[in-house]
Amino acid sequence: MENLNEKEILENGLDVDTTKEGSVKWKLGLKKPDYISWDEYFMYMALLTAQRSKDPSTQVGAVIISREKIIVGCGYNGMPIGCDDDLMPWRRDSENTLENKYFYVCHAEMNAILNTNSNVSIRGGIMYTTMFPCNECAKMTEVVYLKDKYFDKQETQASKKLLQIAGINFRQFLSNRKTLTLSFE
Ligand SMILES: Nc1ccn([C@H]2C[C@H](O)[C@@H](COP(=O)(O)O)O2)c(=O)n1
Ligand SMILES: [Zn+2]
Repeated sequence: MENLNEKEILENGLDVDTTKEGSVKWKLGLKKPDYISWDEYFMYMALLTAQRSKDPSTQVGAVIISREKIIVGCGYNGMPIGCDDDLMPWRRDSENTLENKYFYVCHAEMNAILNTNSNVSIRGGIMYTTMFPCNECAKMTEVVYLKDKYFDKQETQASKKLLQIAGINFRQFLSNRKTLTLSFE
């Protein structure tokens, strides 16, 4: 490798060092090669948004983009506006269902839809979500999901049926990149 010149390195696909400093491509004035894809960008945004959730067991994030790839709404699973997070139940297994979160919590995907500006149409857009959306939340947009944790639940099955009948695509997010490190330092 040391004896190869820059042209040979590029021709042989050997430009393995993708840092700005080390990359032959960078030195030759070509674009930075290791940028994240649109899918990765929006799914990372969904994962970041999920970090705002107060749910102790499951944090979900969703990002809706327009046809032009403009983010038009973001949301995470949480209690409705006006309900103090500290006063609401976060349990999942009480025998008294009123003491569980499920009747109260608003899904990430629904929050993302509610957070869109009313002038903006999400029709024809894409919803990136860290979990497959339920039947209440799968509306009008293509779905790209990270996990299908509740694939066996009727809500998920109904959701897939709805999307299929409406001819709306859904697909699982795939990437070779496993992590992205961000730092304030
Ligand atoms: N597609 C989904 C599915 C679930 N959620 C929310 C609702 C709850 O806060 C939580 C699920 O709780 P678990 O039963 O896993 O303890 O996730 C959502 O926002 N979107
Ligand atoms: Zn939902």
